[in-house]
This record gives sequence, structure tokens and C-alpha cells, in this order.
Amino acid sequence: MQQKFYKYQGTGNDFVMIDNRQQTFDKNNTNLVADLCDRRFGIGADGLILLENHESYDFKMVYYNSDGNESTMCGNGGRCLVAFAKHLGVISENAVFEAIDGLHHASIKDGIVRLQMQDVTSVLKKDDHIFLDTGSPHHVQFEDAIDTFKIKAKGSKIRYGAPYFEEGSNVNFVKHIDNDTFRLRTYERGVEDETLSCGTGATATAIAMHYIGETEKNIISIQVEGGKLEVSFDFEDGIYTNVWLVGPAKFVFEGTI
Ligand SMILES: N[C@@H](CCC[C@H](N)C(=O)O)C(=O)O
Repeated sequence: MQQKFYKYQGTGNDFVMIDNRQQTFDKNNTNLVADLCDRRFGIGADGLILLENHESYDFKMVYYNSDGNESTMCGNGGRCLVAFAKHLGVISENAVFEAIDGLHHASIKDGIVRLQMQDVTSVLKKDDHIFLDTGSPHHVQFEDAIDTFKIKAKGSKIRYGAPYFEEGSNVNFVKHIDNDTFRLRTYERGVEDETLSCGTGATATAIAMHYIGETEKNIISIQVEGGKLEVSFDFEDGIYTNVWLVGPAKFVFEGTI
């Protein structure tokens, strides 16, 4: 059977999107997902996302990394899925959808998607890094030589090392640019390489920088390799609420497999 696909990208984090409201996609076929995401033998993407029906909300998000395995929340993928849902006529300007980490509110206007992320109730500050979960696990550490250092080599060593091991963590390298602006490069678990942007990583980095007092701002600009993201939040009693990830989400091309 032929399957239509759509390719979207959010600040360079790219995804194959499939409308699976009729349950036509072979969901447990890890090799198929990995083949579709392969940049030489397939369509090419950092991940694949299914849009499915939900009994109470606008839709459901099912996310796979490019290694073919279903994974935890993808912030840029969620933003792209909102753009895809609008294209399909599933939503108009506002959306509420369910992902693996719970419910998300979102809106889209002029190609900019605002996505509400989960509250963050725990941030671990270690000697040389910060660890937190923003729907996906994130290790955040400073790197002054952010333009030149070997992110894949350094990132994979941390991702597979203690205390993360096989389950792993995404690894973010950050440099402070000015009061409310940070530069970020991310090594993504499940892609096992640097991606041009990571939404949960940008969210984690903004919160981590606020938590350690690197900035007092609660609207933070994150410069990623593929563009710019904005993260905003409220902070009270050690808990981050009202967390929003904002940035562009764009259709790239469509086809049939
Ligand atoms: N690119 C994503 C993160 C996707 C999940 C991650 N690779 C993992 O498995 O933890 C984002 O934009 O958040």
C-alpha cells in the first residue's frame, strides 16, 4: 500500500510526518522508520512523527528518533506537528494534543508555533553540568570553544557514560552571549549525532541557565545552528511553570512511499 509523507523542519531539526488517523502505518517496524529517516537511502530526517486521532483532544503525537525507536518528547517535532495539523485541517490556530509526556497546548500564526512544555519540578546542579527533564532528558554544560570543538565525539562520550549509560541523555553545549541570549549545540540521543536544533534541549538550557543564576530573565533567546528559538517560563518555589517554546515550523516537501 502506498503511504503519503510530508517533510517539515523547525530551525533545522527535520521530520518525516505521516497522517496515521486511519492507522495505516506499520508502527512497530523499527527498520522501516530508520530507513525512511536515512539521509542516503531514505527521505532523510532526524525523526519520524505520526499524527493520530485522540478521543478527547485535537490529535495524538507519536515520535520516533532516526534510529527507528519510539522516544520521549520532541519539542521541535511537536511544533512541526502543529503546523502539519493545520495543513491537514485538523486544527485552525489553536491546538491541544497528547504526546508521550502528557498534554500540550499550542498555537500557530504566520508560521511561528508556540508550544507549551511540561512543568519542570527538578533541576540537578552538578560540578560541571546541570541535568533536567523537559519531556526528554538533558545534560547541559558550558563550552566556550563552541564553534570549533568536536561535538559528536564529546557528546557521545557523555551520552553513553556515567550516569546515563545505555538509556542515555541528550547533551547540550552552551555559551553565554549576552544577558538573555545563549548559543547552543546539541548532541541528540537516538540520532547519535549533532542536530541543527533541539526544542527540549533549548528549553532545558534556558531553564538551567536561569536556575544557576546565569541569567535573571524569564524570556530567553537560544541561538541554535538552524536558527533562533525563544523559551519563556514562570518560576516560583523551585518549580518552572507556564513553559513555552517558540519558533518557526516549515513545510519542506511531500511525496509517496
Ligand atoms: N529533537 C527533539 C528531541 C527528540 C528526542 C531525543 N532525541 C531523545 O530521544 O531524547 C526536540 O526538539 O526536542
